[in-house]
Amino acid sequence: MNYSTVSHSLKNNPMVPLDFKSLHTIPDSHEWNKSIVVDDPNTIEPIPIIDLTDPNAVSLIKQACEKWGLMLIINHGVPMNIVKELELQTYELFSLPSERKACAHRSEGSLFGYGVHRVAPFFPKLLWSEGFTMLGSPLEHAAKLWPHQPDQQTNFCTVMEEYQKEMKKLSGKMMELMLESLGLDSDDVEWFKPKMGIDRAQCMLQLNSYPTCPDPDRAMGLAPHTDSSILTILHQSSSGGLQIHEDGIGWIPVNAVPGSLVVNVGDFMDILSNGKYKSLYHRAVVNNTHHRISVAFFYVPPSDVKNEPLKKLIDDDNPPIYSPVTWAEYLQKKSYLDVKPKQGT
Ligand SMILES: O=C(O)CCC(=O)C(=O)O
Ligand SMILES: [Fe+2]
Repeated sequence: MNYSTVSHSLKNNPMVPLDFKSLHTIPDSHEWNKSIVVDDPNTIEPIPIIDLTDPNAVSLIKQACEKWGLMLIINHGVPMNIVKELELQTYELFSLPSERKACAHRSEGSLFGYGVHRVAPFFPKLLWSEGFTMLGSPLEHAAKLWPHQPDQQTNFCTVMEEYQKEMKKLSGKMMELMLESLGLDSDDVEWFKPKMGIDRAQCMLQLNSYPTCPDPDRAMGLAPHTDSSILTILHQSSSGGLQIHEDGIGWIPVNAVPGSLVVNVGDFMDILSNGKYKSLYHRAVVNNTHHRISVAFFYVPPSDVKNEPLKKLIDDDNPPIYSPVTWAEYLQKKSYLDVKPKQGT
């Protein structure tokens, strides 16, 4: 399919992001009446920043997972030059003309390539954002994005692969630390034996773009959701925009702290921990001065393995609150409008 056929066939398809640059007002399709952020975020306890080299890291992680479902980590071992390159390449992709990005649109039934965020189809209004999802090398899509720039294809793929390698290492480490914080270790998870070089987790990288918005209060960057991962590692550009929900308080902004990465609890850590660590309900908002980007790395269980509360966390006083479920089954059942995983599902 050539450039013009692609752009014609995808026009007016709600699964294809709008050309946001050309919009000076919010179309009705994208207008949200969203609940606002807490009045004075300074009155709220600060979100923990955990130094992974701190000898008390495990107990700090436990507190953060129990109270917030989220933490910022520093001294995580990911070289900052790779993060910088990741940002540059992400902007490079999303700055392409809409018609060019549409050439790398996800094919029917596929999770990978360019398009709206995976949660978008579950909401009645559209989002002020666009995304690109990959697993391993994004070469096939890079060739469609930059057909006449082989060097740019190579640069994009090299940076994305390098970052995924770093994230896979860091996720394995976070998984070990979180298990330890629950009084467990890798022997308790059948597919996770890092000391023997076995980590069968699936890993997905999601680039998110939130173009500058003419009326940010009436638009939504990314609708409230929980992640269908065990844990997620997020890098957000300096303008911030991530918000988390605390029952009884409301939406709290998570500011970008240079050099840190955000780690949040996903639905499958909630299941494995038998609800001790709740998955984080979060959203992203937009602004009228900066084109914001974020990059989320989802650490997901192997799709064919049944996940259930880990045996050592179960006794007469703590019966399992979740039934065994594979990732694939869970995705079929999950509804983002009612996001918390349910007992018996
Ligand atoms: O952009 C953000 O801050 C959040 C991204 C996110 O939650 C996701 O991709 O699942
Ligand atoms: Fe998310």
